Amino acid sequence: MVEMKAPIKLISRCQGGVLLAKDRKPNALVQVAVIDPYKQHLVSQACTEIVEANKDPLFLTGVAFPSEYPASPETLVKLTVYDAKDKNQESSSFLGSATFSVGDLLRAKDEQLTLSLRSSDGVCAAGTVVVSRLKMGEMEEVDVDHITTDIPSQKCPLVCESAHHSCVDRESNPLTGPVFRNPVCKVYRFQTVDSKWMFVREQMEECTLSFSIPKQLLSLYIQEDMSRVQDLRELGDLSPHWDNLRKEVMTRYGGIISSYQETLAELDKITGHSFKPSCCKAQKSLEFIPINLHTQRMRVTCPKKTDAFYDIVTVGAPAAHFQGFKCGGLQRLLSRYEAEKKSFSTAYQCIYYSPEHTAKAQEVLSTMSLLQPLITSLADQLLQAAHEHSSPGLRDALKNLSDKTEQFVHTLKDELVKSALLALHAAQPGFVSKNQKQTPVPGKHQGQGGDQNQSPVQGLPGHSPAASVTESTVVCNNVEGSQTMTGGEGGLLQPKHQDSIPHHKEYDEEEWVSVAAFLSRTEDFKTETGASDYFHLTDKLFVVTQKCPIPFVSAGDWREQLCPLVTRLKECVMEVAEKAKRAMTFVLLQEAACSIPQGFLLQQRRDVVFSQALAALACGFVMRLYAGMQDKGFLRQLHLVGLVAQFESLLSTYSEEIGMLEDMEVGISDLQRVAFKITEAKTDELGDLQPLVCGRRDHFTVEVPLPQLVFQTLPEEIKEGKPLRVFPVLFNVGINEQQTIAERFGDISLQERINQKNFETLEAYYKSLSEKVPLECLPCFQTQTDIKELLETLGQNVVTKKRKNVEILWIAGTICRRLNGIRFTSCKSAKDRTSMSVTLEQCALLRDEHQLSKDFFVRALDCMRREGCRIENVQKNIKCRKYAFNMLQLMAFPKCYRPPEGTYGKVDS
Ligand SMILES: O=P(O)(O)O[C@H]1[C@H](O)[C@@H](O)[C@H](O)[C@H](O)[C@@H]1OP(=O)(O)O
Repeated sequence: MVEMKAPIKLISRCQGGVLLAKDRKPNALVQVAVIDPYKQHLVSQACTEIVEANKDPLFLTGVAFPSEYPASPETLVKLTVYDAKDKNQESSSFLGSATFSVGDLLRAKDEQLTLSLRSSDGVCAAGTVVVSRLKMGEMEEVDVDHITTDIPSQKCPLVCESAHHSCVDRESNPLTGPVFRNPVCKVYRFQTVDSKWMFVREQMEECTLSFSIPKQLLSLYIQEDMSRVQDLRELGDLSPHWDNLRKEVMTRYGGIISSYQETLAELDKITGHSFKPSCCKAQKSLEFIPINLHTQRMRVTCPKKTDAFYDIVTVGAPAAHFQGFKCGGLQRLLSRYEAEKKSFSTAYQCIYYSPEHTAKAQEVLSTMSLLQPLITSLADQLLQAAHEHSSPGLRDALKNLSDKTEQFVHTLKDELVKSALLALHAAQPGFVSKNQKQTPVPGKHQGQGGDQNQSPVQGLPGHSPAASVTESTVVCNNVEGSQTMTGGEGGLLQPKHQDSIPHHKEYDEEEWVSVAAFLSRTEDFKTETGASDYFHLTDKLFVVTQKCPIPFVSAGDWREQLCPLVTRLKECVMEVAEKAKRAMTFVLLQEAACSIPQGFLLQQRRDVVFSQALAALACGFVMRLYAGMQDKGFLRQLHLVGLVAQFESLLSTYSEEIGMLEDMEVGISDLQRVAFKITEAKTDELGDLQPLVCGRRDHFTVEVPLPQLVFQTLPEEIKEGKPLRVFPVLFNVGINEQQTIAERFGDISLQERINQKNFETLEAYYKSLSEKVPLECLPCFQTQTDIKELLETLGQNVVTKKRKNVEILWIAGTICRRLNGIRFTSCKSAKDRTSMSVTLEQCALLRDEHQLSKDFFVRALDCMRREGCRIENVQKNIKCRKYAFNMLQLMAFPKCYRPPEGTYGKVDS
């Protein structure tokens, strides 16, 4: 291998011009081919942009040699100069070529090689090419004159980046290793306003999280649904009506579980891929995988300035392409479903539970499953401390125990638990309401074993007679707009009717009494029966421990006295937890039962969309974290407040893309349920540095392991595993011809609503950030506009009626960068419109932050679009180097989103 001591670049320039055509100046372009010296075959090929009608062309686009190229001193590089007939490179005529080896260059005096261009017969000189080595990041102050003075007519530098460059970069920063793959690098040189040169390097990479996050999520979904099924089984005997519904719900869960297992098995078969190309977006087995997820970093080296870099994640809009968009996307489907659920709940004799209530039920379930074993183990610790006759041990264990039991009681006291207990009681076999007992309905059976074919519910066939009994039973609940409980005589709770659920109008005192008996245990600390013992016990234990060690003479006595109390405590906690768990499971059963099949389909859609969104978020978070590891201010912001994750979307609010945007809106908003945690990796092996997901649908945590040495440098709060929050925000502005139709004849309210709502979130984030973190923690930018001012302008823009107001996207992007946030850009497949946007953003950054000359702005933009990483992205996706736009579409685009001629057109599929 070539021994290259530092990151290097090769610069070549044509000398003597490339003027073969007598009557016209050539449209020159240089193709660079890397040739394997042994097998004599082409390893890779890249191109500069075309410089039109110029005898002394100045090329801005460089050629990077990605790290996987085997560079050795014998590696050959062939430069071929063409004259392009038009902007379409396919019709180019050969002008001349030159070949050199990497070794030649390494040995070259002044780190430069001068080569003659030869014509096709290999003889005639057709000009000269100069190849130079150049280090990126250690640039001398060189001005344009200096570069061109010695040979005025030779202004066609070709910047190449050695294969080693990306390797060295990678090696000097091992953190980019574990999740980013297959880098594509491009380099350019552009002029600054003061006629200096800046070097720009783009690096685009795939991310292994594209697959690993969805696979982990699928396993967690399966696990969660399996435990739901188990909980349903453990509900015990139910009346035939509820039993049938339970069976149906369990069957649905079974369907989801086996479908997810199949998908997981399919994904397990895939190896070596780190991204899903756009053409696979609707493939069933890949529906959980984000579309075309890539990271892109633009690194800028300017004279006398330290390097700067700008990161972005590009991904197709998280959306359920396999399920399609005929009926819209999640946001619309979910709100329609909530409305329908209310009427279904009446038909199925369920209580209507709002999404907040089902979320609450899930929260109670997870709190119970956490606290119950915790209390048990604290109780054991208490016994152990007693056994060891340790007063401090006793006090500590008891303090923890009383804290946890307090939390436990607090959770149990939720109105939802009370109402659900009543409902569950009423759904048990043999339950007869007071009213039914008083006025038996002729022909209707009670309890189990009734006539299974006779439906008691009007218009609802197949429901058991037992259901008719529950119909007249009041299920006390505290769901908004339904019924609530108030305190009554004798310590029992009394219901207060609000009459908004017509089928739960009556109140059956007897049933309530039996359930309330249970509830009263949690209510009344002084009663000496049942679960109240539990509280009494903790009281007692507390008193005992406060007095310790006075009442105890020996260690044996301590343990002996505590043992029965502790045993009863554990039993009570277990009993109460079991009941609460069953009650919450019954809430979820009702919710699931009255939403068959829609609720299940929607859950699957939401799982798919969330999986794509989470993979993108995790990729962006890891990239941002790696980049900010040495930035104390950033780390402080990270643990004190969290990070903004700003998604820019270019979808139109017309036709199918409405559905995509509706999916995306929910997917991005669901990311609020995610937290990150930094952990210390066991070893620095790649496998130990892979992020891990844990949790369940209501809350997921992504653990990001860092190498031990790096981990040690982090602030204590982060090392202690403090959950790190993200604040997802989405801004959408459609730019294509479909958006023109939407604006003229359709409806853009979806976009307006999203932008307004997310603006508020962004504003709230900034407010809390400025309250908690000194704003000096934020990065410095040349553009001094105050963030507050930027927010104001954004606020005005989101309410202003202006067509294709892309300024919303620009300002939101700027604010995100100023806030140290994570930038994402999306369209349907993150290939065409996204490429236009990313390149535009990069050039705007060069202009605003690095004094890119005005005259070079469009050229820089065209270079990036023509030969940069984004055209490689298109190539990777569809095996064709053309953006999928036609003329009509382009006419509809805002001007700065139009790619250069020759780079777009019909794509053969
Ligand atoms: O990357 P996109 O901009 O979503 O690609 C679009 C393109 O904008 C549009 O002109 C073209 O007709 C296709 O719909 C592209 O989407 P694909 O998902 O088919 O790549």
